[in-house]
Amino acid sequence: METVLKEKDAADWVYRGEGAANLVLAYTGSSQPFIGKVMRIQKAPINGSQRARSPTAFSKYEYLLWGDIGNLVSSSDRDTAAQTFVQRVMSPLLGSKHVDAGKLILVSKEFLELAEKNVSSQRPSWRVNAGKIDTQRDYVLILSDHSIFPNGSLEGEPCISVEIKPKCGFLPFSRFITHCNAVKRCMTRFRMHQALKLHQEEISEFSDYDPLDLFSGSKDRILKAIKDLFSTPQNNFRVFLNGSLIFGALGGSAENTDVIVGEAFEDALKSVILADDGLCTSSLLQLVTDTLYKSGVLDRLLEVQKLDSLDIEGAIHAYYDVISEPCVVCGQLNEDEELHRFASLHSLPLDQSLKIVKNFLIAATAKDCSLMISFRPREGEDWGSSNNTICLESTGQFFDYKVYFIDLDLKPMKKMEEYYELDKKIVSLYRKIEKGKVGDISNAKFYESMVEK
Ligand SMILES: O=P(O)(O)O[C@@H]1[C@@H](OP(=O)(O)O)[C@H](OP(=O)(O)O)[C@H](O)[C@H](OP(=O)(O)O)[C@H]1OP(=O)(O)O
Ligand SMILES: Nc1ncnc2c1ncn2[C@@H]1O[C@H](COP(=O)(O)OP(=O)(O)OP(=O)(O)O)[C@@H](O)[C@H]1O
Ligand SMILES: [Zn+2]
Repeated sequence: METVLKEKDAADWVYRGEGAANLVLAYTGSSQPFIGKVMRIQKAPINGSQRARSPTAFSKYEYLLWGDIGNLVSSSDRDTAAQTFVQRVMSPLLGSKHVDAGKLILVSKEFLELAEKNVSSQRPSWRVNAGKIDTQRDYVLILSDHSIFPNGSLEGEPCISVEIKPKCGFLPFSRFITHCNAVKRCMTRFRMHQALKLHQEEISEFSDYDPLDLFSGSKDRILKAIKDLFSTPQNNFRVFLNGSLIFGALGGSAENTDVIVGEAFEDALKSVILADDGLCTSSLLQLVTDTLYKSGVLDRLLEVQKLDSLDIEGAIHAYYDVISEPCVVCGQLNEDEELHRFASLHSLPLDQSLKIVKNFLIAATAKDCSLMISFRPREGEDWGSSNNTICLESTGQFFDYKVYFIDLDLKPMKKMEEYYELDKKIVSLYRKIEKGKVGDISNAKFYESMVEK
């Protein structure tokens, strides 16, 4: 008989974290199938919050788009479709070794209501105001808890787990980027978006992190990126020890790392990293770098991100053809030269327009997912030849490691219009800053870092 989680089960699930779309709870009970698992629950936006509710069914155009992928569109609900998308699309692209599509299980409304109540005090208040657990859903997703090792960690075997949200790791190369947006070819979306986030007071300081370092393929630059993520973690970097957060912010954005936070983190690492006093943090950052380099996951992720080869400035035209509506973007153009450029996109056969939109959406998922890199120290034997073992050279310590992608959600096709608008907003603010026309962004660090890059 199919398991259904009921009200009485809610007490076993504790808050682990959340993003814009989902709330994640970790299991603390003793029921065998759930040990070592987390539960990912869809949220519903609260009235007045900007975020649109993720649709529960596919639009007819999404049927067109994903129709050729197994039972993706025949799935009766979006939860099943989302899981199928991870299994059939993202996992083959990123490597099944690094992806857990999870298992859907039934839950009662009472379970969801009580779970919501139990965790509400631990959620960041702005997330509470923006959304709550969607208690209308019948299913939740059960996933392996990537912040611990399977079968639980044995006594004395801690697990340290680092979560990174890398964002887009390349500069767009599309010929459809308009002349006035040429800055996109030399400045990353992440760094330009920082300016908008600061302007909108979503962050209080600019990040030091540059995704181009992380995705550079050079060990030195990957290490630089990891160090920058450590100094300015925002929502891009977190660390867990045995499933408990020891660095960064749960469910939101963390402030820059100060001495007190740095010292507390160094102390917390002492139980796992056997480095000299004061060197545990730098050893961990090196270990993360070496593991990312060795695993090759960043190269694979970058390839998938690059499926967005036309940029939103090209893909948006294909989108309007797919939905059989007049192109709003071309409708606003008055220069013949530009209209002519996009005419080539509008004359493509439908299957090619579909392919463009599909690849764009797959890339969007790859630009928004996160990585969890987990380590468990190995005592005794030299396991250096094993595929999933890595040696921290500075200490001679060996670790088992695993690397998983999380949050590989299918993006709704309707979001194409939002992507186009947000892109315009990000670039136009950045251009104004360049011209010195935005007075409230006076963060000297920003100008310095922009000039340096
Ligand atoms: O547009 P972006 O780059 O800001 O990405 C959004 C993320 O913002 P970020 O800049 O990473 O803080 C955003 O993350 P936060 O809510 O800011 O933590 C979501 O991941 C959002 O995806 P979805 O709406 O949940 O499907 C993300 O939306 P998508 O663009 O991936 O659809
Ligand atoms: N399988 C997992 N194991 C351990 N922790 C997890 C797992 N999945 C998610 N988490 C934790 O829960 C948090 C929220 O999960 P997730 O990123 O899937 O939410 P989301 O709402 O889809 O995010 P976004 O805002 O990017 O759309 C993550 O940042 C991570 O800390
Ligand atoms: Zn057009």
